[in-house]
Amino acid sequence: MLHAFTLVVEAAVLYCVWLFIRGYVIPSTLRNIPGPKRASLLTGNLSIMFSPQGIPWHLSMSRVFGKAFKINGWFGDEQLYVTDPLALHHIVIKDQHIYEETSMFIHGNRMSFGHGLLGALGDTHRKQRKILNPVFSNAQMRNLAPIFYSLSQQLCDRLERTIDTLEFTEVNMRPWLSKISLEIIGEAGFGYSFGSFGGADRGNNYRAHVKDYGRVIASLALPRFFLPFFTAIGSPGFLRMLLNLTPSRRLHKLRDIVDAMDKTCVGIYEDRKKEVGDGEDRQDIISVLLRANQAAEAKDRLSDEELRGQINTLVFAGSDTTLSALSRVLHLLALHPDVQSKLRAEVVQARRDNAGDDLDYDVIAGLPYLDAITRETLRLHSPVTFLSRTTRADISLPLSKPILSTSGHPISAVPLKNNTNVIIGIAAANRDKDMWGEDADEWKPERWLNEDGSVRVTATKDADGERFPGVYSGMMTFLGGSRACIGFKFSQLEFKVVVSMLLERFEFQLPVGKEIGWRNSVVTAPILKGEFDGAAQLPLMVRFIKRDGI
Ligand code: HEM
Repeated sequence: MLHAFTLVVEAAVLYCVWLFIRGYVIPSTLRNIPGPKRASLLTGNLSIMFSPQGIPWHLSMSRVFGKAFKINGWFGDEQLYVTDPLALHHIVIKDQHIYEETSMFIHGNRMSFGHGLLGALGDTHRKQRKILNPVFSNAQMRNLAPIFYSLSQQLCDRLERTIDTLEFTEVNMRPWLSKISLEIIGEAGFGYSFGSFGGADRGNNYRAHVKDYGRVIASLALPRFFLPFFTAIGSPGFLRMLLNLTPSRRLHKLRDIVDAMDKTCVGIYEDRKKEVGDGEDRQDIISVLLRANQAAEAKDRLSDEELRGQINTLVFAGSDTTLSALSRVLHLLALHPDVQSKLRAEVVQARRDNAGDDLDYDVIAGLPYLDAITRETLRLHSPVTFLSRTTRADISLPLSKPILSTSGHPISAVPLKNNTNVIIGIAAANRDKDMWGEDADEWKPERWLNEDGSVRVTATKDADGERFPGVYSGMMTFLGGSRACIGFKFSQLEFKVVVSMLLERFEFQLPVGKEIGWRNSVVTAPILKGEFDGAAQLPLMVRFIKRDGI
């Protein structure tokens, strides 16, 4: 066994030598593309890109180097960072089959979450989307809305009990928002309670495992680049043996967390499958998916492994992202008390107009000021700041406007070799001044409102008529094309229900003597300013207000 381990270490060293030769000796097609200086011979610009302090770097680089520039990855590997609208259209829509998820992303997700959407490529991915897309339709969101309201009510009741006064009290809102985002994905996603508002997590510790997974995986961001090498050299059984031999406590912890989550998922899946088989009319995503799968033609049906893989996929794709968005909007509303009051007036009035009842999906989705705030928050502060893709063939990437090479020649299409990494600059595209205007860096919900007070939903275009290919009014927040966020309507409903319920009951102010900053991780998270490596937290002053008090 030890012999096999030594051989693998030797192979890994050879792999690094090959990467080094590829990066520094073999000329790449990106050699004459300008970009920031590499910060390290080993990790290029990756350390800053993936670092907690990385947000300003992502926002400023395309202002300095333009909408397509070069960065360096491991061992001098040259990659293209893109915010050009035409190029992004080619990457996520027109030539999406060439610009696929990176092998690291796919293998990592498959090993962690099983064979769900985040671990699928090509035809397998298309087949999964075909059956999953209708499960996230507006009709399905209408059915799920009561679950969102009921859980948000529980959040507000619990929060009210901890405040217990009409005075402002400092509350770290982060754990509260974490609870609600996890409970909503659990109950609405697959009929499972993590026990955040009481009751047991069915003794599974699923919640603790989910949180630990996030922490451990964030600490392995750079070493994860070597995952494709390991998955290429042996079977899952062989890799398991290697993992057991590796003297890394973090990797062992990750293995144990993944095993525990997988065991819980099997239990949840078997429960839903039995209930659906017994004819129970459950509305959670997995139960609806199981029914759709039964009704589908045999060629379109997903396997048990693929169906089960969607559970952990939903948890990881759908909880920290919405947690980030909810944290952000509370921070912004505390920074802008006038906007907070105006929004509260809108949601309180809407409930009054509805005889005090919870609003239907279509009513809450159509509240203009709430919608404008949702859009503007998700534009300016996209929870996911960037994504990577890898070319699966040689291809030329057209640009909407030429860039200048290092020798000053115009380039209107960038040739890319097979296996080149391309970075989609989500946050930077969402702040492109050509697209959003000179005030692109400002939070202005009004930019989404027409003169008659209705919301502008069409995609924003630049002066040349170019637009980003994002599914959400041209923003890149949820991406576009066939790998766009499938939970995009789900997340907006969740955002709107939670924010409106919180505002009806509470008022939020900034904390005294503390400044909130934001760090980059897999998704962005609030911290106390200066504590980039500290735990995520959102301390706000919170005051209970009477239900009818505006
Ligand atoms: C504000 C909240 C959210 C944001 C900003 C967000 C953003 C994104 C982005 C950028 C992607 C593309 C990832 C990639 O291509 O590598 C994605 C994919 C995905 N999202 Fe979301 N998401 C959010 C909420 C949700 C929710 C609530 C769910 C589930 C209910 C969800 C489920 C998924 C799934 C399953 C995928 C993979 C889609 C595929 O590969 O076909 N997301 N999301």
